[in-house]
Amino acid sequence: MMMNQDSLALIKQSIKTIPDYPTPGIMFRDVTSLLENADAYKATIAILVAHYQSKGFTKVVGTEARGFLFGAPLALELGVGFVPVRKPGKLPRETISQTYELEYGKDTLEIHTDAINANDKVLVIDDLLATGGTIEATVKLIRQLGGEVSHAAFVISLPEIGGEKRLQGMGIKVLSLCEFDGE
Ligand SMILES: O=P(O)(O)OC[C@H]1O[C@H](OP(=O)(O)OP(=O)(O)O)[C@H](O)[C@@H]1O
Ligand SMILES: Nc1ncnc2[nH]cnc12
Repeated sequence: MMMNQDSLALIKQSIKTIPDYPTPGIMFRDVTSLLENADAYKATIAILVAHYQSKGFTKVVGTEARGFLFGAPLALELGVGFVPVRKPGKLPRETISQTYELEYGKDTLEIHTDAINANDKVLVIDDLLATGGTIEATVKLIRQLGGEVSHAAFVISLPEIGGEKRLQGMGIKVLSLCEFDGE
């Protein structure tokens, strides 16, 4: 088993940066290059499992689309159910919605109303934390259904954008496996 520091270095190194994608000035941190590297992907899930196992979580919630890639294997390893939060019109049963601000304009996320209940202790996961808008909306959906949520995990955090402070302000403890600044 690799040491944690080696794993964290492997994870960070496996993430490619694409300048000026999708728009000029954005440094895009591409998690697909991590997924292509079996050792890095395995190390990512192993670190998350070690951190969150035996903490009493009853569900893992992941946000469309890239949150599914980490949330589903983590839920399997923790032995709990996985609940997807999706973009509008994708979930077939009764849902509730939450609209949130993007850098330009608004977007909406939905969750099945029967997927979370008042006995659930929920771990939220996504690939990347930028403004925190996606996860703020996700946390509101879970809390609206009576679920307890106080932890969110990310593979990548962009601390300059301020999402961590925003989530901390909602009572969420944040774990991120690697950080990137503007370079
Ligand atoms: O912290 P925030 O400012 O909310 O940004 C982070 C979110 O943005 C990206 O998803 P995107 O909305 O591009 O959707 P996708 O995963 O379906 O590509 C990323 O995967 C996070 O979910
Ligand atoms: N810089 C970035 N790289 C990848 N995904 C993002 N989502 C928001 N900002 C991003």
